[in-house]
Amino acid sequence: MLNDSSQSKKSHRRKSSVKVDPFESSDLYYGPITDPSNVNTSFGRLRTRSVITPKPKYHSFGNSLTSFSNDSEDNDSNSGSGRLSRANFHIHNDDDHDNHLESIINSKITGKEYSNNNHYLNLKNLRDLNKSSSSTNIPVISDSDNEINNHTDLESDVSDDNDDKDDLYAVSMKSHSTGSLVAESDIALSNENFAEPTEYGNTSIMKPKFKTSLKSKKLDSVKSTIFPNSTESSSTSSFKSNVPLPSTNTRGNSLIPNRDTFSPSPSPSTPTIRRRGSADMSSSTINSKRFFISDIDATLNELLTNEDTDQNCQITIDDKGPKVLKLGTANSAGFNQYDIRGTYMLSNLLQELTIAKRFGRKQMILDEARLNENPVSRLYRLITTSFWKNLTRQVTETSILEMAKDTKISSEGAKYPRIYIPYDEAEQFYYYSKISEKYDSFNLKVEYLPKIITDDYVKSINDYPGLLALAVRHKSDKYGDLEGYQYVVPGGRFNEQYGWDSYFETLGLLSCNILEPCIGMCENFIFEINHYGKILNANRSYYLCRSQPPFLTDMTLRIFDYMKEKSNNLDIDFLKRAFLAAIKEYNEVWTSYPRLDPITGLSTYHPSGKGIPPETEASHFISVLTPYCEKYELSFDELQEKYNNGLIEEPELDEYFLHDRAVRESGHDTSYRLEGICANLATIDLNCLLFKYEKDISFVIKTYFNNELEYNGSIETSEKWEKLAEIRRGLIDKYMWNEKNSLYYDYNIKIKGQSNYESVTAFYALWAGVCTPERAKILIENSLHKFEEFGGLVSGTKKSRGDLGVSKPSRQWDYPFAWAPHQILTWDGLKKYNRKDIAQRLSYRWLYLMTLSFVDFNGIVVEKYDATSERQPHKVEAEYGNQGSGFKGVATEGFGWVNASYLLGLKNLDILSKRALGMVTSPTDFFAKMNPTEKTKYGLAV
Ligand SMILES: OC[C@H]1O[C@H](O[C@H]2O[C@H](CO)[C@@H](O)[C@H](O)[C@H]2O)[C@H](O)[C@@H](O)[C@@H]1O
Repeated sequence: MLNDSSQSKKSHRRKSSVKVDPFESSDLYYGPITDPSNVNTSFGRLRTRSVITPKPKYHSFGNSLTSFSNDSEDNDSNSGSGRLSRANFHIHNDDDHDNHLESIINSKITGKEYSNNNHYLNLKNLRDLNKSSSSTNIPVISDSDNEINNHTDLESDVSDDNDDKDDLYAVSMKSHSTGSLVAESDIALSNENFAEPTEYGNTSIMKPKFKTSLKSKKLDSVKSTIFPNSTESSSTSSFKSNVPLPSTNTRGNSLIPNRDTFSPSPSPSTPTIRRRGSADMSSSTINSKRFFISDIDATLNELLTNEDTDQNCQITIDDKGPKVLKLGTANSAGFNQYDIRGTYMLSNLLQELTIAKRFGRKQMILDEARLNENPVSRLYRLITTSFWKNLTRQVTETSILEMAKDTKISSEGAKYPRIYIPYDEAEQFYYYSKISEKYDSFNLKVEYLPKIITDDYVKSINDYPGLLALAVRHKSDKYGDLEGYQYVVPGGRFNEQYGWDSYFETLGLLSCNILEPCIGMCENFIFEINHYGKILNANRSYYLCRSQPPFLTDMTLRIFDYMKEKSNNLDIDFLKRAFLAAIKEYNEVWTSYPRLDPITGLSTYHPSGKGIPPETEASHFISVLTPYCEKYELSFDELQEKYNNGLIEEPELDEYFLHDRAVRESGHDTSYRLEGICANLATIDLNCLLFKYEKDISFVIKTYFNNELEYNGSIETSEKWEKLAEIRRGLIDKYMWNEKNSLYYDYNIKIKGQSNYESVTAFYALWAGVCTPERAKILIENSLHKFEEFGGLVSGTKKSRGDLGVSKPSRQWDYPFAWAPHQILTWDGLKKYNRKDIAQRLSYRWLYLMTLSFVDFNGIVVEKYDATSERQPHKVEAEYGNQGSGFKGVATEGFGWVNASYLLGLKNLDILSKRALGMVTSPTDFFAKMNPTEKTKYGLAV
């Protein structure tokens, strides 16, 4: 905690060392430099104009209304073509102007609609709106005051706001290069900014507020923007914004709930030190204008016609439109028109209009702050308030009719929604049958699964795919009065609960205080283990034979610890049921035939199953099957059908598909690391995950069950599981560590040797805690660079992947592609071994990819990224393409684990990097311009 005098010294130092030119400050610039439309017209100029506008020329009240237009100067200042001197500007007060304006308008055209303006509103309408603002249902998207209240005390750092941050600040101020990143006033980031999302479960449409008295605030902020060294504005100190939290709590500890390090985040009422308003806020909220859009359809139409030149219903840097649209402000009765300029603002406009239209609105008031919102805040806000909600599923009487449909399979039998029920779940069968009867026009098929589910049975229902029943709870005591638990789906084509996705989604959800679906996903896993024998790849019938990477123990502990911290609730029953299920899974799935290799004692991905996986994209197996089509002179479809029905026998194909199923069980579908070989590999990732199971089970038995947990009639002890973990650690060291290359490799149990594919999953060894500190150091120092690319960690090295060609198409889990789970596990692993600095650097790289794509491509958040692409990393041409990109107008889901990675990655960033991210500063530029002290905080060599 800083004492008063040191605080004032620091703030003095900051003040005196900062100079902000509202026309040059990069703080006022949110557009990425990659956006060609922003190159000459920074947001800074555009947004500054909203604060300081050229004095309107009121030539004569009796003259044409067009004399109020500032268009020529506006365009000038917007385009940046001529540097307008400050002397030409006056501080413009919208309210005065409005009064003035209104009286003139009244005398001129009372009640008449202007037609000489694209978006002039009907003045009478506007007055009516103003009068009835409390009851009107005209939506205001992004009312800045409301938005502010939804978030937290933004303009403040936590009072003992770690010296670390202050030092960093001071250092960065001295840095010539990064100084620009830390201009006049920092976006004060406080832990409370990550308070529980208020809009989860609701829409973000807020009640309109007209004539908000922002006048004095505006003036203050204008003053502080123009004269940064002048006395601090009193009013700015109370402003808030929705800027994300720092990665650390007040003591610099990670806020990721973890049983080793978890400490509760400060309550929203923690006393804070208020800091002066930031340029970000003054321009994005305080002086924010409100636009009135009198005809949403027409505006959308105009916007898309002009700007969506490639006609994909998104406005991106690929579009070649004019990149500008005029909107009239609500306060000026449409007289003041402002350019909405550049891809980012226009695409935000498209998104806001689309949302309003989907809510059935015809007109709207739109706050400028929604259009030029700091992209980091915007993405954070969308994930926490909208994406999670849209990805959440829960079985109810009506939702099941939609949930049970599947778009991945196109057979006749897939036309109707279908649900399969475990043979011993009579009450669920009754429940779904009743729904089916009640909504008979939906044709919901309800079917029992057999007691013994064989590979042949699963293959036989491939053309009749269905959702698999999951855990339910009673709504009342009445038989059959049930409902499902909430769970989160990955998104895009993946509309069911997946195995390992659920773990990462849980981390993301907990990080923003959303608990319920996390519990639901855990309950579903317990149900799956007890009814289907394993945690399923996902709950569709064609996934019945295989699992996915196991994370249940850590997932349960994260949830358990979270509940313990938040509500002091020790849900021992939940913990016990989950850990008993995990022990069953460990014994019966991962350390049993055929997954256990009895020779080494290591485990492999090795599911059962028959035939060609029906859920893959149609073209996936072309390169593999073409030689057989030629051999049998059959079309692709004919060959598949005959092979699946056992009419063609090809042992080599059987072997190929055995490994293909294993690849899918590994979650890394697909990759040349695993193709044609996977079931023979004891992979480093699986064995690290099992080591973690062993450690977690040992910990839980000792800590919560007095070292005795009864399982299947015998007593499980902590020592037993500790010993299993130590054995596995020895096996991993023996078979997988390669001293010469300082890397862990998969071990091939058939050829009895290490694979030579360099996979980033080697870093799971850090996450699981397999490495000694010495080995961790060697691994990090000698091998991390092999995977670190511009935008984070690639799945494998280019050398390992080899050359691609017609017969060797690119695979999505190979170089140059990068996936959220790898980033998250490596960040956490690095932190475990005290390399928070590198975790920060890697997080920055990844978050940059996400933010850049989000800004330049209409708010996109996709399943995976190309970590080597500096301009359009979301464009991934491999296998089924990139999920999350096919939306119209506005992205509504993002992608589950990628959403999570954003929230978790932000927690690894300090203020400096959050600011740089908000300005979409490329990692290369950001790191290059750091001074030596800053570099150490990112693990960069000085
Ligand atoms: O449909 C093709 C494959 O799709 C899934 O795999 C991919 O998406 C999953 C959900 O996000 C993810 O868990 C997996 O790691 C991805 O590769 C599915 O899991 C596969 O079994 C399926 O064949």
